Formats: sequence, C-alpha cells, structure tokens
Amino acid sequence: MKHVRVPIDERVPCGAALRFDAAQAILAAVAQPLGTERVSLARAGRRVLAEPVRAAMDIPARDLAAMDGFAVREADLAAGWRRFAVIGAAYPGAPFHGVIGSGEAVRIMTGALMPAGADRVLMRELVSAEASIATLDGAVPAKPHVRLRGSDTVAGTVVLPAGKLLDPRALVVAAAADAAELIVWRAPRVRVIATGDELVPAGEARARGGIPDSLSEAVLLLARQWGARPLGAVQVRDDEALLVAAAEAALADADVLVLCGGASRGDRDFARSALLPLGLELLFADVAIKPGKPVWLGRIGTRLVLGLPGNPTAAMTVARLFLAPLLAGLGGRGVQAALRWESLPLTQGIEANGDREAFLCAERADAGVQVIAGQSASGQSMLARADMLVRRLPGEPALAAGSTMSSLRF
Ligand SMILES: Nc1nc2c(c(=O)[nH]1)N[C@H]1C(S)=C(S)[C@@H](COP(=O)(O)OP(=O)(O)OC[C@H]3O[C@@H](n4cnc5c(N)ncnc54)[C@H](O)[C@@H]3O)O[C@H]1N2
Ligand code: MOO
Repeated sequence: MKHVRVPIDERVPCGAALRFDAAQAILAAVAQPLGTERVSLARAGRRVLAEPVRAAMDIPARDLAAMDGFAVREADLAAGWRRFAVIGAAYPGAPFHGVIGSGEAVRIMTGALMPAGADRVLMRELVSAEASIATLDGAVPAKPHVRLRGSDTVAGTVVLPAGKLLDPRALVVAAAADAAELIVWRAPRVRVIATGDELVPAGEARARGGIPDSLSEAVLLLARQWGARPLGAVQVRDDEALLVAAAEAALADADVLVLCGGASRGDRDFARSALLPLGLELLFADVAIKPGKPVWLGRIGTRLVLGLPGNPTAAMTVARLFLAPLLAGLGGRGVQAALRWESLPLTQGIEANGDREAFLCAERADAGVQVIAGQSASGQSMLARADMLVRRLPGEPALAAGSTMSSLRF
C-alpha cells in the first residue's frame, strides 16, 4: 500500500495550543440541539423532552379506594353507625354500579372506584365481616383512605419540564399523564472511524499480528451513554484516499463523526488533513491538556467531526471531556449536563503537575478521590479501575491528602 505523507502543518492551521476552557467554549457554541421529533412512549426512554408534558386529565381521574376494606358513608360513622349491610363489591376495573345508602357498605379493593355515596374506606383489618354484615370493631379511624380525584395532579399541570431526561421514573410520570407520544430532541447519530494500519478487530490480533482496535466499541458506547444513536464503526488503514471515502460514507447519515488516531504529527497522521477536500473547517486543533493534546473539532457542512488521539487512555479521556458534552448539547440536555464537576478531597497526596492542564484517571473512594498511580496516555489496563477524572491546573505544585480537587465522573 502506498502511504501519502502529508506534512500537517503545511495544510492545516494548527495554531497555538488552546486552553481547555477556551476549547470548551468553542464546542459549546456548536453543540446546539439538532431539532425535534415526536416519538412513542415505547421509544422515548433516555431521550430529552423538547416540550413539557402536561397531565391530560386529573390524576387520579376519579375518587379511588386507598386500602382494601369496606366503603361506607362518613355521615353514617358520624351518626354512630358501626354495623353495615354489605350490598356488593368493587374492584379496580370492575366498579360497583349502585349507590350506597345509609347503613350500607361495599367490599372494596385498593384502586377501585369509590361507589356513589361512599366517601371513606374502613380497612379490612379493623372490621369483622360475617355473612353480609360488616362491623367496625374499635374507634373510628382518623384517615378516610380515599385517593381523591386530582389529589396527585390536576389536569393541565406540567408534570415533566422541557429539557428533562426521560429516565425510568420520568416514564412513569409521562404514562400516568396519559401521554402516548412525546416531543423530544433528535438524538445525534454517531459514527466512528478508527485509523491505523496496525489495527485489527479484537480477537484477531494473535492470528494476524497487529493490535486490537480497543476504541471503536468503547467510543460508540460512550456516545450512547450521552444520548447518541450509535450507527457503527469502521477500521481504516492509514491511507488518505481510504480515509476520505470512509468519512464521506459516514457523513451521509451521521451528525457526528469521531475519528480515532492519526491526530498527531506522525508521517501517517493525516486524520485532519485528509478531510480538507470534503470541506473540513477546523474549529480548534490541539488543546493544552494532558493527555489528549492532539484533540481537534471540525465541521463539514452541518456535520461535526471530532478527532481523538489514538492513545487509548488519552482517547477515552478526550471522549469524556469533549464528545460527552458535544452530544449532550446536540441532544438537547445542554453541554453542562456532561460537565458536572464535583469538589472531592484527595485520599492520597500527588506530585506537582507539568505545564499542561491535566486530567488524571482516578477512583472514587468513600472518603474522596484517589488518583491512580502510573498515569499513562497509552495505557489501557488502568481504565478498568478509573471511574473519575481529576483536573489539575498547569504548574500546580504537589498536593497533600485532603486537598480539594475538581473531579468528574468518567
Ligand atoms: N512529534 C509528536 N509526536 C506525538 C505528539 C506530538 O505532539 N508530537 N503527540 C503525542 C500524543 S500527546 C499523542 S496522544 C499521540 C496520539 O497520536 P495520534 O492521534 O496520531 O495516534 P496514532 O499515532 O494513530 O496512535 C497512537 C497510539 O495509539 C494506538 N491506537 C490508535 N488507535 C487505536 C485504537 N483504535 N485502538 C487501540 N490503540 C490504538 C496506536 O497503535 C499507537 O500506539 O501521539 C504522540 N506523538
Ligand atoms: O496527549 Mo497524549 O494524549 O499525552 O498521549
């Protein structure tokens, strides 16, 4: 195969390395929602509401029994009645159709419609029932045990605001509001291209030589976690023509294309330059962070292209710091949903930082956060333990245990 050497600095204006916050500001400006669509409740899970959901009716829509027992009239109890003639039964979905008169009761189950005339339920445990007579044994209980119409929600109330992530609890609320369809933001569609002559699918490295592509599926899963619709990944050799063809195919249906590798300065690192003929407009390239300095973001028409460094821990760190907020923004949650920094104390001291802002793999501990020893952008095994990223400022001195660190769930 012929490799085309593209001296990246001659074709792409890389500029000085940007600060992390400046790169995030550029990203936030383009991470705007893609548009709305109407989806069924069955397909709404993990989507983000573009319009609020209002209760279509009072909830509950009628007065219902809150306990299993006997439905009676409050006025009877006030007048001293304790023995009642049982004239029927009421079940959820099978109401009692008559009217309860003075001295009468209806056997009733939790969730059943209160019979006309009845306005309280005596719990079964407090009543002796024999043949068709029910007798209240002790004092009149304080609670009426009726779920009144509209006591949970009144018709027209906003039960879920726009911007709400539809998690399992939110689906309960939407369904209870009798909403069959919801207006949600469109989920960004993501494709991944992993570049490198050395890459082979996992499972084939021993037989074929090369190294397993450890990023494609991981990046797609991260994209899914942040609200994207993953469309698939391909591995492409370090060949500009192949890369251009793969990118063109990916951009036919993806809103976001993620390129893994080829971001740096090697003779065959032409992930950015190869896309110039497709109209790539670079939004930023090279950020003063460690790991992940070669990260870049570009635009081709309405599509966005994010370049991740090939080193796997660097790639996943950058994916968490840039791809997650990009997708959160495009999907309607807003970039900040993916950048919820927490202040956590270090459980162990750490050495001085270098001159780049650093994001260290760390583990959440009961007492705070512990930076993992032996940080490595190219390492992979550390990712089995890392569940946090700890942010360090350029030139920060050594820090003792107990120092408070800006930390992000990885
Ligand atoms: N002269 C310079 N060299 C390097 C610089 C630099 O600024 N000047 N930056 C270094 C930094 S920082 C990083 S990070 C790496 C990233 O480089 P690339 O994005 O060009 O990545 P590759 O060269 O394609 O690969 C690097 C490394 O990662 C492995 N890799 C790539 N893709 C995958 C994958 N899908 N699964 C598993 N492993 C992958 C690849 O085999 C290489 O070992 O560059 C430094 N160099
Ligand atoms: O930034 Mo590179 O990500 O250090 O390996």
